[in-house]
Amino acid sequence: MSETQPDIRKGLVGVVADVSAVSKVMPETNSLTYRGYAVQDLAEQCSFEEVAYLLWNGELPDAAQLAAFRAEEAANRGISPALHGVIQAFPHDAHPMDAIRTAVSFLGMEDPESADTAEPATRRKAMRLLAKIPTAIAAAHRAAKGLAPVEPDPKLGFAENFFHLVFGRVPQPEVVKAFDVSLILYAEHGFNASTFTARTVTSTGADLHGAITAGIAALKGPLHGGANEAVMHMLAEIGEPSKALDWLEGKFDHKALVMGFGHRVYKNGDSRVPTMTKYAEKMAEVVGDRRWMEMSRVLAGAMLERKNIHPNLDFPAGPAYHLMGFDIPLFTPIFVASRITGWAAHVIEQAADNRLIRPLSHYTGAAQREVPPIAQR
Ligand SMILES: CC(=O)SCCNC(=O)CCNC(=O)[C@H](O)C(C)(C)COP(=O)(O)OP(=O)(O)OC[C@H]1O[C@@H](n2cnc3c(N)ncnc32)[C@H](O)[C@@H]1OP(=O)(O)O
Ligand SMILES: O=C([O-])CC(=O)C(=O)O
Repeated sequence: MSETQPDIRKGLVGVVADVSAVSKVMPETNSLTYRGYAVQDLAEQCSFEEVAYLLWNGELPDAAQLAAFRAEEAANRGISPALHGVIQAFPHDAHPMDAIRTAVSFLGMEDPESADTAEPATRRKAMRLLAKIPTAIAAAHRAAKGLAPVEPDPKLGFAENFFHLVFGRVPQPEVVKAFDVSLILYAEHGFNASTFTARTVTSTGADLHGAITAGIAALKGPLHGGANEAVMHMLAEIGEPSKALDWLEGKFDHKALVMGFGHRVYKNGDSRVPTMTKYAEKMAEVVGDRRWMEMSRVLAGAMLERKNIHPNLDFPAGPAYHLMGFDIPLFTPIFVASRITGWAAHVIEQAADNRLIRPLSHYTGAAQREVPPIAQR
């Protein structure tokens, strides 16, 4: 007798897996709040450090709390000679996402509180990861280019220091602001695949570095964070705005995915896209290169008209990072440098009210049978 198929939600579409007080994604209004504050207000009025504090503590910091948070982050940026040595040994063609995944795993082995899963230790480890991830990303990037690492500068803010680490210089304030806005917009987004991965690892009682290493692995995929790199490869392949429509027709003919479009939760527009697009446009003005944003405008218009599919955050973030001067393989690692804040907030929340995450599967394989002797197989 055949079993009746249970109600399977492939991809867990529409499944509410737990409660969370970190952020609220509201597809009915295309909006998003972190701890109750609209993400576009945070992006315009706050720094990334204030938002990191908010995500981890539930409230925005006052001036003294912010100064203490900034000082602690700045003081923890250095990475050990041992990690520098490991980074030097990475294959030079390794993807920077693999490099930062491995570096975070190594940081876990070095961390003095590595195995301590109590909340105070997890908070201290999260701060150390926030501070060290940019240093490791930039060191790996520079090593792959045959360049010596740049020492972090504790006098610089988080966003400024990131440019300093990658390029050895800090650009003009408009560029730093656009980058800071992108970090705020990327910081947190509910039970997305990488955050859910981090929560699943946490639910087994494993430590923060394990959860974040797994989160980075999940973020790399082109259906998730890896899309910001794929967007820029796509724009580079198209080459110029006049070729965008023909290129898109070719994709429609093959029913191919167009990167940077669509979203599991938002079906009428991603809450973060208007703000990121505004700052990507500013970057185009600063650099004096309108080509990428013009191409983006053509693609977005045609995708909406022909497929009724809206862009997601990765769509404007890709060209914005290119215009800021970053090489394409750094785009998803930048997402890591930001999302460590959301991931850690969720790890703390999961651990505080934990139950092992363990769904069921409906078996569709061979019926039960005897093991034949090896000569009869
Ligand atoms: C920060 C982030 O992680 S944002 C997401 C970044 N990812 C991307 O940009 C990759 C491209 N987009 C996609 O692959 C998808 O839209 C996802 C993975 C983000 C969401 O997937 P799902 O929620 O499973 O969307 P779903 O597959 O149900 O899409 C509905 C329909 O729209 C189509 N569609 C969705 N996105 C796209 C796209 N980018 N290009 C072309 N068609 C698309 C699907 O093929 C499907 O068509 P069908 O009904 O004819 O089968
Ligand atoms: O929510 C999602 O599924 C993906 C996303 O936009 C994010 O993680 O920022």
